[in-house]
Amino acid sequence: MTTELLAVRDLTVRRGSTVALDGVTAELPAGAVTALVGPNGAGKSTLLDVLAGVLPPTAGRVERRRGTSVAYVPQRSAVSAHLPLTVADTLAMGRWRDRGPWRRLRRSDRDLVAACAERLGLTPLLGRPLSAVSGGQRQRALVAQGLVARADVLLVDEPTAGVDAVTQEALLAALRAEAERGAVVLHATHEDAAVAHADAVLALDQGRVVDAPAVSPGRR
Ligand SMILES: Nc1ncnc2c1ncn2[C@@H]1O[C@H](COP(=O)(O)OP(=O)(O)OP(=O)(O)O)[C@@H](O)[C@H]1O
Repeated sequence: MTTELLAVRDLTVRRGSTVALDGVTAELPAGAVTALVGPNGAGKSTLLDVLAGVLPPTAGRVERRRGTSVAYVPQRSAVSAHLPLTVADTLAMGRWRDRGPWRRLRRSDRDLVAACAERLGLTPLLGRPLSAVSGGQRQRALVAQGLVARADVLLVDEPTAGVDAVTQEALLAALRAEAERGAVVLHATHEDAAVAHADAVLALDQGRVVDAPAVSPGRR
């Protein structure tokens, strides 16, 4: 069963002199992966920022059920490569919302971190500093942190950009699994394979909702 857990109504966001979102209304179903598509500057990251609560709307509103938890994996470029953290620390931070920051993790948390690391092929890298892994590996660690959060809503901004085919498959499978446990998954992407993999498409252009472009299923 899909239920509307998250919706935006008439959302408008001004960023400086730019209208980044212009009257966006959309419903995002639970239990499904929605691909968020559109050209550079269409407003995808802005919509994710507003849904994550890190950017206030200029007008309109976000509707979500009371107590809805949100995990946000921003674009790779938005995260410093030089944080003094290991890959394991990065994943463990996904438990902070539930456990509080810097607390010792419970056995169940450690098991979840290990399972999410395994799912994205990060197990051999867990002890490495985040600054000493490749860009694609760092991206995987950040997505794994989002999985570890086990939030009601998972927002991911272009996690498959510039990653190899095996990693892309693993990331898409992980998003699918999140939807299958009932989460709202919103995946901003420019990749046809990711769009073909999604259950629904939300297309933006110049800050407005437009008809989704056609993508042939399975095209890579
Ligand atoms: N911090 C900012 N200050 C001012 N304008 C901004 C800021 N961030 C984004 N914008 C503008 O808001 C609009 C939407 O940008 P946004 O980053 O949401 O697009 P996007 O669809 O995520 O693009 P991309 O595919 O390049 O990631 C663009 O016109 C952009 O120039």
